[in-house]
Amino acid sequence: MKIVFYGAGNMASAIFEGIISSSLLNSHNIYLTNRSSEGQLQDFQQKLDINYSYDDDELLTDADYVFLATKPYDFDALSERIKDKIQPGNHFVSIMAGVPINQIKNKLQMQNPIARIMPNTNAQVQQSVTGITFSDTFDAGHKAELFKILNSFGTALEVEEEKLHQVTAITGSGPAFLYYMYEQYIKAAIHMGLDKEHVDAAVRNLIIGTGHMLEASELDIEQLRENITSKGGTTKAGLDALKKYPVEDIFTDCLEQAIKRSKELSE
Ligand SMILES: NC(=O)C1=CN([C@@H]2O[C@H](COP(=O)(O)OP(=O)(O)OC[C@H]3O[C@@H](n4cnc5c(N)ncnc54)[C@H](OP(=O)(O)O)[C@@H]3O)[C@@H](O)[C@H]2O)C=CC1
Ligand SMILES: O=C(O)[C@@H]1CCC=N1
Repeated sequence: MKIVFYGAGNMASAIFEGIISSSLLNSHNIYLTNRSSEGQLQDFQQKLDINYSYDDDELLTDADYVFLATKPYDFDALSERIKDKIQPGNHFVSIMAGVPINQIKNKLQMQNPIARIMPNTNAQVQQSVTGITFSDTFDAGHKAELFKILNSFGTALEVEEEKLHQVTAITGSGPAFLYYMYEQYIKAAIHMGLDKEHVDAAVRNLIIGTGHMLEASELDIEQLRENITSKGGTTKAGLDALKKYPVEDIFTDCLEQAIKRSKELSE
């Protein structure tokens, strides 16, 4: 199998590093290209023993899956670059937020199968939660094969194309929203008199341990929280302070704004 990545930035590299770590494919099956940052491609070649090229004929010939991994606003330039070189066997996999299948088809001027996926950067540690939707030209055999690839860097769920806006906000951008919360928690913790290195290390381990608990426990999140909350204790005092703020409203606004932006990108 041959997989090509047009774009080797933050999200694409999380995906190909995740695929390689999973041992699903040999790194020689994967080809990278980008606009002009050759130094980055050389670094990946050295680190991962992966191929790279700027020759689109070489890249697209015999390519089974072609990942479109540029920013949405760079897709016009990418389309111009490859539209005359597309091969009948190329199956396209777009990771671009907001760009609809129809637009991809029109810009590339082709009828090849297209899947849109919405992964997240946890792909790098094989923990992406990925939403996927297919054009009706994508056959069952290739769908199953692509699911295998997606499952090598996390879990994948098929959704209607229109629902990808919600997936983009909730799990695509989701890691950034959680990181931002952790940043605020660390800032607040530093004000409590411990030194920064200690707080950084302790909170990192707190987050990792809490994630492992979510993975290992059969209890729901609410019950896990209640198990920590003693009557008249410290946790209750802290939670009572937290509940004075409209935390759910804050996240509702955050997700609504991200969904709105995803919809704007699709217009
Ligand atoms: N970051 C994330 O967490 C997520 C991102 N996405 C989507 O992934 C896409 C990429 O985002 P991200 O990885 O963060 O972006 P980056 O800026 O990190 O990477 C963009 C890549 O696109 C390349 N590129 C730009 N123009 C071209 C071109 N004409 N031909 C080939 N390659 C080109 C750039 O090359 P060069 O360096 O040479 O300019 C770079 O390698 C976006 O569309 C985003 O919506 C989806 C889910 C999560
Ligand atoms: O910020 C963005 O637009 C992309 C899509 C999801 C995560 N990053």
